[in-house]
Amino acid sequence: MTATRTVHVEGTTPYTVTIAPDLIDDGAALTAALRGRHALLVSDANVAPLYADRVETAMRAARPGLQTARFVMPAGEHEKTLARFGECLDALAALGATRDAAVVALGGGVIGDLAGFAGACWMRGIDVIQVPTTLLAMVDSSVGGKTAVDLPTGKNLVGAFHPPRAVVADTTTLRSLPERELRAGLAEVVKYGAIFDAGFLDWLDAHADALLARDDDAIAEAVARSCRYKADVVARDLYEHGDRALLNFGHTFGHAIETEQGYAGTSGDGLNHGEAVAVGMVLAARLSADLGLAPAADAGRLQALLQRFGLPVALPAGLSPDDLLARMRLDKKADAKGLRFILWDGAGAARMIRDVSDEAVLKVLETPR
Ligand SMILES: NC(=O)c1ccc[n+]([C@@H]2O[C@H](COP(=O)([O-])OP(=O)(O)OC[C@H]3O[C@@H](n4cnc5c(N)ncnc54)[C@H](O)[C@@H]3O)[C@@H](O)[C@H]2O)c1
Ligand SMILES: O=C(O)C(=O)C[C@@H](O)[C@H](O)[C@H](O)COP(=O)(O)O
Ligand SMILES: [Zn+2]
Repeated sequence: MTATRTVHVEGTTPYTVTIAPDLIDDGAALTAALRGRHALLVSDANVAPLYADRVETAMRAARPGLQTARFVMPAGEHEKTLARFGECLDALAALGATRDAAVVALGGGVIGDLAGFAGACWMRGIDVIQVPTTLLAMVDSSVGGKTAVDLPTGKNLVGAFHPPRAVVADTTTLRSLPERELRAGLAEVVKYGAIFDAGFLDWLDAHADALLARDDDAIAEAVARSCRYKADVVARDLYEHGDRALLNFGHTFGHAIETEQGYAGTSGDGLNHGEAVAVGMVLAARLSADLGLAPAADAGRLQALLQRFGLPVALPAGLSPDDLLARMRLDKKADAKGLRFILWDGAGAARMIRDVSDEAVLKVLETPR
């Protein structure tokens, strides 16, 4: 039996991430942070048929009298839109959700981001409980309070910082996760090693086979370690005025790829978020080497680990470097002075760099590897 792991996220609104098997049947865990009479369960068309009944049954048993409703939307990044966000708000209105109501986000990062944003906006902010069902959502998107939807012009351009009241990560749900999505989550896990801790990259290398085989303990340990890295940084910098931006390693390139591909990710021919971040991290590591900041060998090592996890490491064919560069100008790290990138000094040590020339960025995008 895998032990329960908990991670406490400090800050002005502290909360706990609970990581264990079978939590979606655990009414006490799911409702511990509930304050009112209303809960809107938000999920997608893949996840709801698998788990929504169980979550709702457990919550109602733990809280007799709880009024629940569901908002189930089509799956996929291209659905993380203002239109679906509006529908989610309509579902809160139909439920009659009062200011002490909660939104329960049951799904991957798309659901967590959209439901979290609805929770941030309904009556200027109600409670959000994250119940992540992808590896990526367990290790990253359910923690830290970034919520958002995409615009056709850019990823996550409309959103809010709104920390959840609780994160309930049932590792058993990962058994139904498609292989490709498991690998996508591993990209964000690798990111923590890349930016904070080279020793964690060694641990991932040593446990790669176990992680790919979904060994319960290896997965739970990777989730808990990842959440600890993230909790540490968001506790001291919720609003991304400083170090939190390091979590964006690989994302300036990655978001540009996702946007250029029209968020085709999981449901189409494009890269999903984790895959785009994998490519983006390799490009960021190469840019760092080209600028003389980091050893080229570290970029090679990062690439090898990502490849071991079956992740892409090269730009997909057909994307124009100039178009990608144009997308980056709407990246949230860009400011009036221009583009800024999260680069690294080598494995385990990232930092923000400004004044990177267009030529250097285009060279990395144009060099075939
Ligand atoms: N807020 C943050 O801090 C943060 C961090 C990282 C990523 N993100 C966002 O998260 C999103 C990516 O999240 P994701 O990778 O979880 O994608 P996702 O939410 O699209 O889920 C991936 C796919 O897996 C399916 N799925 C989910 N759980 C399942 C399960 N247990 N069994 C079977 N199928 C399941 C979904 O229906 C979907 O088709 C992106 O929009 C990204 O921008 C946000
Ligand atoms: O939590 C953060 O901070 C992150 O940057 C985590 C990223 O993995 C995540 O993809 C995030 O949504 C990106 O944020 P954005 O501000 O660049 O849209
Ligand atoms: Zn990310």
